[in-house]
Amino acid sequence: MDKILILDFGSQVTQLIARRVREAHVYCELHAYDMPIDEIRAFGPKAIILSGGPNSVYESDYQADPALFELNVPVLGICYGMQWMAQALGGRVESGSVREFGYAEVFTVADSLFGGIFDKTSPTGEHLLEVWMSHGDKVTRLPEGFIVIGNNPACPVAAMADEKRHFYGMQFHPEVTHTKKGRELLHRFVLEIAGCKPSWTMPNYIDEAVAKIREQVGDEEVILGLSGGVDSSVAAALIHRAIGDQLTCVFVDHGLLRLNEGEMVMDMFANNLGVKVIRVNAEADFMGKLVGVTDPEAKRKIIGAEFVEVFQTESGKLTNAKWLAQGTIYPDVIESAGAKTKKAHTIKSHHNVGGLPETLNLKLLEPLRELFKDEVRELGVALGLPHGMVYRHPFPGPGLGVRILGEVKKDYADLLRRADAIFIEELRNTKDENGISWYDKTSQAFAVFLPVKSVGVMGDGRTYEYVVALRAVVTSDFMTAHWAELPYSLLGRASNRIINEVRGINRVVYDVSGKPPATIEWE
Ligand SMILES: Nc1ncnc2c1ncn2[C@@H]1O[C@H](COP(=O)(O)OP(=O)(O)OP(=O)(O)O)[C@@H](O)[C@H]1O
Ligand SMILES: O=c1[nH]c(=O)c2[nH+]cn([C@@H]3O[C@H](COP(=O)(O)O)[C@@H](O)[C@H]3O)c2[nH]1
Ligand SMILES: NC(=O)CC[C@H](N)C(=O)O
Ligand SMILES: [Mg+2]
Repeated sequence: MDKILILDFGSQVTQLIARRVREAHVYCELHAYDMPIDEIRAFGPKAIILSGGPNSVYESDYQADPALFELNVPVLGICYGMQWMAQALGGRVESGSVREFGYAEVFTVADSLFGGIFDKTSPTGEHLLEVWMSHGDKVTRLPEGFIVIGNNPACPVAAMADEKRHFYGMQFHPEVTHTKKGRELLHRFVLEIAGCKPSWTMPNYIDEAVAKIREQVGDEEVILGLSGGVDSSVAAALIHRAIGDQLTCVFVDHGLLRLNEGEMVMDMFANNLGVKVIRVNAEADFMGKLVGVTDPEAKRKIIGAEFVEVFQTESGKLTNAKWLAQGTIYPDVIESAGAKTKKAHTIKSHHNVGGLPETLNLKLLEPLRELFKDEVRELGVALGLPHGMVYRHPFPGPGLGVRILGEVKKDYADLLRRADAIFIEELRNTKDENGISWYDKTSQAFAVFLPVKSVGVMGDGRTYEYVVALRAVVTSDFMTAHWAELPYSLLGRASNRIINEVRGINRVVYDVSGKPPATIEWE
């Protein structure tokens, strides 16, 4: 299979390069910029893409091994990647006087990389690309063998090429959707210039994955934490296809699930798909451990540890359980690797990353490790899971535990479950002018319980009750998000119903914060 290697210099949008390549049905992997040349050779890329990054090449430790230019494969540098390429091959990069952030136009002055792709024609007949830029530095001298193929007044080398060696650079970001023809440009690089065959498709993937799981697992048993969310559900369906009854799923009810979630999950998997599922009622354990705990990180750690405890106990009950399966997907892998190389701040500890203790005597089975969320969904559909399950909004492992601010209490969880269910019902029932529901138009939506009381008046009486915040976001990758511009009428109905139907709540507010600076969950 043809493969593309992406070297990550730390850009916020490197993942998007990988997604765009995958969308061309070409397999790719993302690795740190300092991947040793032997490993690059062993990987055997058909072409290499160098990402952007926050540093300046002339004063940064972020240098890849220039030996990659001797592998005889096409190389595309994007932003920092282009600047590094220019410097590594003998050109010059300097801090520019004009910085460009956001929308820009680039004249395509030679067609090599662009292959006739452009957005508009200037009054004087030149072709222009509408692109997204984010840089302060610029290439001021080309390396030998290169020509300028794109420019604009602020950036005389907005794109460059060495046709002979098939090395290309773009100062703008083709991976973001704001660069209108960006996908087309990347696809051209991958398919036409690098000559990759588009052989990365879901049916091919299922056959391969099933064979690999069978070979790995042999006649041993596997347990899988099933949450009812997209990733673990698709992992369960895939592993079940491979090894049938050797798979036992463990669904943990920690008392922090959504309304009727437990019944829904059991009904779907045990009753309809014939998968062995053990439902563990661990509400007392989880809630017991959370008494008096208000710090969000402390809550997350406690919940994470309890999960492992339950998986361990349950695997001990099986005769031959040697594997713990997880619905880890590619962004999880990249993010935890990225955290290591980028020394990123810990914003919040996701319960399933890095939470497994040394004492856990199970091997890990992670068949979705290479897939993006949209690919996981595609796989789920190909495996026969119902659309509604595959296109559900994600739900965090710690559940309502991070949606009840501060101390978690059962009464709060009960109120929140009902408020949340009403909000989701209204989102599902309200359609836009094209008949698409607001549930499908948003990426994630939920209610948050605020343990503060405010004064209200209902039926001429005074009330002094709790507040619920509604949150709905639109995002493609959950790394950044916009708050959803829901119709006022929908918000009004949800608010009315929650206040009328859920005794204990007398005020509903809507969260209008983006990520960043806020995060999607409130804790
Ligand atoms: N209630 C639960 N019972 C058992 N396992 C769980 C539970 N909640 C989370 N997990 C485990 O933690 C993993 C990570 O959760 P995560 O929310 O990232 O994925 P998901 O629930 O499978 O999918 P989604 O992102 O769509 O919610 C799951 O794949 C699952 O293995
Ligand atoms: O499985 C999970 N375990 C967790 O501990 C966790 N914390 C946040 N999330 C989900 O991740 C996405 C980004 O969330 P934040 O903007 O709140 O960090 C959103 O989709 C969140 O719901 C989690 N998922
Ligand atoms: N986005 C980028 O890759 C920026 C590269 C470099 N830091 C610059 O400012 O030009
Ligand atoms: Mg989940």
